[in-house]
Amino acid sequence: MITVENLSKTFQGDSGPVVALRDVTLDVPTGTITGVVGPTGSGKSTLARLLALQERPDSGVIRVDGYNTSGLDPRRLRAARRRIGVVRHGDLLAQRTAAGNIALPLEQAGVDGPQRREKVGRLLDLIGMTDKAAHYPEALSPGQLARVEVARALVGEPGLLLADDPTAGLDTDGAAGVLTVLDRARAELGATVLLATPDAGVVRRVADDVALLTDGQVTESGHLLSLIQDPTSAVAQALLPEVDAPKALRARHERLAEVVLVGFAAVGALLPEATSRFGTAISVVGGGMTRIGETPVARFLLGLSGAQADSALGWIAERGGKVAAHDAAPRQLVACA
Ligand SMILES: Nc1ncnc2c1ncn2[C@@H]1O[C@H](COP(=O)(O)OP(=O)(O)OP(=O)(O)O)[C@@H](O)[C@H]1O
Repeated sequence: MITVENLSKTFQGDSGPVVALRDVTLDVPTGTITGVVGPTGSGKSTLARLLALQERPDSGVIRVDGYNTSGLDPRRLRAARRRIGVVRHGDLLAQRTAAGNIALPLEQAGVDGPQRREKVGRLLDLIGMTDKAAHYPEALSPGQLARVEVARALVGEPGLLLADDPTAGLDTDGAAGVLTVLDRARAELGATVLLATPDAGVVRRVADDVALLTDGQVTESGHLLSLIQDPTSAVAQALLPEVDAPKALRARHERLAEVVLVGFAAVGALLPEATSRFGTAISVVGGGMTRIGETPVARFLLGLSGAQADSALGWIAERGGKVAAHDAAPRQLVACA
């Protein structure tokens, strides 16, 4: 487990101090992918650099498996850095093949030839590029280059892999390929991954845990599937489909409610069953469906009419649907199973 406690960092900008991180506290559980998501300038790269132990915070502590990294002497600091793999962009050596680039950190560490071949072979397999081992960077697509960069960061078997915006500049297929590699690194190598990205879709696709970063502050963090189940959570607002609907459409219904449904059974069956059970007309006025990893998740704005509307909502909530009232008045959670 990596824990970040009350981390702060300020830079001297051209027009005065710039606070990049303020009092950031965060857990990165072992063997998970933790997605740090936030807009440009929110502090993601600064957090990644501090976690890589490349820079020191102004205050706060980073602990790796309980170990406080701030008090390390230079020798221990170097050793701790070696346990961290950083995915670096755009600096593969043009004169080395894909395999040669992945092998470089091992050569620098004095690992012998047979061991190098074995480790590099395993990583080429992990990134799905065994057939491209002898290709030079100029012959690889941007997505393939990005996968080689991840493999190079993994070759020293780091306890923590840091990937700062690993899908930047990639097309859909290229991005999907890199995310698959990160997911396999977690699942097959047991790597702990911290993934910083401005893209909510990236987090939805691979993250187990999430931290929302805004203006250098973590506004919410924790297990992704748990957080999105509260329709009022900042994570649900940021990662699930918007529930906006035209006023005229809203006005057609006696009652409006926001609901989050998680899993195949809930998404597919709860609303039709509630409709028939309670004789309540339930229509989807806004929102939509998405996936968190492989799990389908719906966030709908429901319009309900009929005397039994409240009973129908209560019934949906009893079956695990997360329901929040949604009207002109401040939002109030009516039921949360
Ligand atoms: N070395 C530096 N010197 C001065 N200011 C810096 C430095 N590094 C970061 N900053 C500032 O700190 C703030 C956070 O930057 P950071 O790069 O961490 O954000 P980010 O979320 O990674 O953004 P992006 O998605 O654009 O990479 C920004 O205002 C940035 O300009």
